[in-house]
Amino acid sequence: MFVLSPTPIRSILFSPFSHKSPKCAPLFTKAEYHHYIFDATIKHTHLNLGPLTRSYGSIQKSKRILGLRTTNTTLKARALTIKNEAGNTPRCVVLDIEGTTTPISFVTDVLFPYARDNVRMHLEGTYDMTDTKDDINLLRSQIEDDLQNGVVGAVPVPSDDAGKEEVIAALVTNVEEMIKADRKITSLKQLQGHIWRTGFEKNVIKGVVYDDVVQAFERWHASGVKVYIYSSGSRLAQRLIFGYTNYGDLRKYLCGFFDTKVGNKRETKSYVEISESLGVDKPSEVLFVTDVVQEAVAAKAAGLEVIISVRPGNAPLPENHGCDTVETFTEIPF
Ligand SMILES: CSCCC(=O)C(=O)COP(=O)(O)O
Repeated sequence: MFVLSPTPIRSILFSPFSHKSPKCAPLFTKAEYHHYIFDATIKHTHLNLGPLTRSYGSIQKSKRILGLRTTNTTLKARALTIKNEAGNTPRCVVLDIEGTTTPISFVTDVLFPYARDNVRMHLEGTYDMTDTKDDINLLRSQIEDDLQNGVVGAVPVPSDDAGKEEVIAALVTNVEEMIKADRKITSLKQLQGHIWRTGFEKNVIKGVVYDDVVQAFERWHASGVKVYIYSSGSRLAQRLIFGYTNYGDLRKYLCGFFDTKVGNKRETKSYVEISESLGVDKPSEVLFVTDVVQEAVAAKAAGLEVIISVRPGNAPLPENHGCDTVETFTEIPF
């Protein structure tokens, strides 16, 4: 069983430090800037999380980190008991995106507004294309369900006979409501992926990935740990966000992508399906990292190892969630 060596994090966090906004990070919110400083401080002081040890230890987590409240728990760096030929580490890591590899603010302040602002133009410009026809069919069937279930904001979409303009107007109204409600449904996510593709390919959008994630990708790549993504965003959107990042094309580090076609991220059977797809002997050979407690619980119930990602801007965690947490991937002990 492996643990992180206790490290004097508190003394580093509260050391005097000259705060100067990084000029090259225009998409960063204040919270992300604090996170940037936090990472930089750690690097600056050559923080060494220490070797993997076979003893047990704990990290006393600070209650306030640079003004951001975190859960005041003692993180028992719990064992990852998976064994493989390389040692007692997971063979596979599956990562959520929003709030885990990427700031939530990038999704809510950049991606979602881009989709909302461009949905009409996208539908008008691509109406007769196969991808868009598929998207519209999926949306139609979702909207029919929504209307039957009384979902607020759903409006009927007329048949094609009503003409392109009317169909698009109704679709736009529905899609705007879906985005506002942050619905994690395949029909919306598929369409969003197609809209974002233009933005990424034209260099209007760049995927934001935390630097500690890139370091972990390199580490895992070197040690033979396979990395996968499981996000509500479509597989196309996932490839775009990691293909066009602030660190270049990171897809070389990724072995595969799972989206909502595997199932809802809050359902245990989705994680059973994923671990079976990965070809591991036991689900516990897979580590899943997410910021969403319900996803962590579902994955745990499927037998996966789980860590909750605590990033600036993430929703607060409930007390007694019972999972290990990390603030950066540097803390993941392999
Ligand atoms: C693939 S990037 C877009 C992310 C997205 O659309 C989303 O809803 C975030 O979902 P996640 O499951 O990564 O939290």
